[in-house]
Amino acid sequence: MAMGLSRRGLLGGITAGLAGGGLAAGGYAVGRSPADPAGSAGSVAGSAAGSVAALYPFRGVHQAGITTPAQDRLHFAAFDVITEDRAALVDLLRRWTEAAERMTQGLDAGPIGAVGGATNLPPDDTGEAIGLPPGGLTVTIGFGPGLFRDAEGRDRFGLADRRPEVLRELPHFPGDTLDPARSGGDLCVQACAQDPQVAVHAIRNLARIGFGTVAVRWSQLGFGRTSTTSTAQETPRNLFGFKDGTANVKAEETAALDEHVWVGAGESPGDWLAGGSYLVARRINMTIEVWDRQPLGDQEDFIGRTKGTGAPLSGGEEHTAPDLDMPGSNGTTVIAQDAHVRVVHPDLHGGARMLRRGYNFVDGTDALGGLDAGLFFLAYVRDPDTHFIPIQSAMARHDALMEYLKVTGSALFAVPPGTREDGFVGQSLFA
Ligand SMILES: C=CC1=C(C)c2cc3[nH]c(cc4nc(cc5[nH]c(cc1n2)c(C)c5CCC(=O)O)C(CCC(=O)O)=C4C)c(C)c3C=C
Ligand SMILES: [Fe+2]
Repeated sequence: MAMGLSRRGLLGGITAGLAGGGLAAGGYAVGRSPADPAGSAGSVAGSAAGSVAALYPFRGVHQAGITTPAQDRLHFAAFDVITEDRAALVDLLRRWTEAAERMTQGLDAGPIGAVGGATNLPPDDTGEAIGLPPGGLTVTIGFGPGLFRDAEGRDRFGLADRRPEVLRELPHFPGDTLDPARSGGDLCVQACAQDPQVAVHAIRNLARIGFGTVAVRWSQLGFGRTSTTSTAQETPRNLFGFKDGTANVKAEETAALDEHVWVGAGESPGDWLAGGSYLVARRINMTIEVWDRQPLGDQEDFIGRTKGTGAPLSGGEEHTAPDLDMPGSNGTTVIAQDAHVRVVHPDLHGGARMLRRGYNFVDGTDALGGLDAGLFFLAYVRDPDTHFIPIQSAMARHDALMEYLKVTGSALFAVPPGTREDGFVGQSLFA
């Protein structure tokens, strides 16, 4: 159902489900909070900073949450499908679509709501987002290789012949110390919002809806986006203190998105993935305490950019292209041979770029008292074989940063295109 028609009556015929009001003049449900300005205007206009909007439509040509200006908070979850019933899987995707669409518009996950139903039944929303505005929530859903053939090689859902060849487990890279409990998954949901409670609410409700069909395999919270996905956004910093996202593919670069991010026609069986993308997720621990003891000059050499402005060491300002050949002292180059920005630079990888959308994480402290912290690296690419694996391989072998990194989680998902009115996410896969 189009959210433009999201009258409370049409969505469920009840008015009691949303605490905090939610009905604007004219009777449209616009959010859990009456103070939601974008909701009441029915707009998707950007915030004062010109970046993250108050709300985003769930449906469109591409799924939201890819080129959407990166929100500040993330809750990412990977799920195992625990049924072998194809109809149950399709039904789940339909119910996830409905609930995700509602939540992105600031509504409760279900039409009855957190407090609107019978007291002898569980509510169809968990309630922790009552009174909160939509927070720019996006919900992006992906399919892992196990959906097409499981670890035992079984084709549980009759999808094996629909698997694109490049959708397989990522290879082991040097430096990977993967925890299987933080890797893989048949389905994934990336929930991004300005408010962590809104993102967590989205994942929690989708997991609740999936009870008996899916089980959460692992999940990751993130804060402080480490990328810009729009030229309107300031470049944020990662936990090494460096600007991260400067040379990212941006939403405004439509030709680059077609070339590097969106899967094209003829690139997946039956074209079910055309207009979608591949999502690489890597949980990268950063040995913060060791890094913090490195001299500033060394830190800048490892990255190849200055820590202050983010300008390349070859000169200019943040958005100046790095001169990888500029000679330095002693027959070397100004940007070191093992500097991160050189090793991953498109010039060394056939021009391949990626749309990075990662987040910082701190998951408390480890057994030695160090921070269990790092970068939850998320990147959307048109083809992982050409746009991620060779770049990650080069990084693992030659990048000075690797001394300070440990990859503890890894997964690859195919992210289907956007959802049509009245359709459900991933529908083209089941056609
Ligand atoms: C395999 C892909 C990449 C991984 C993994 C990765 C990890 C990683 N990166 C930083 C910090 C920075 N990365 C920067 C640029 C950059 N990184 C990648 C790829 C991976 N990074 C690319 C393709 C680029 C862009 C290169 C270019 O086109 O010039 C930067 C510089 C600023 C920027 O452009 O974003 C920083 C800083 C960390 C700390 C990290 C692992 C924890
Ligand atoms: Fe990087």
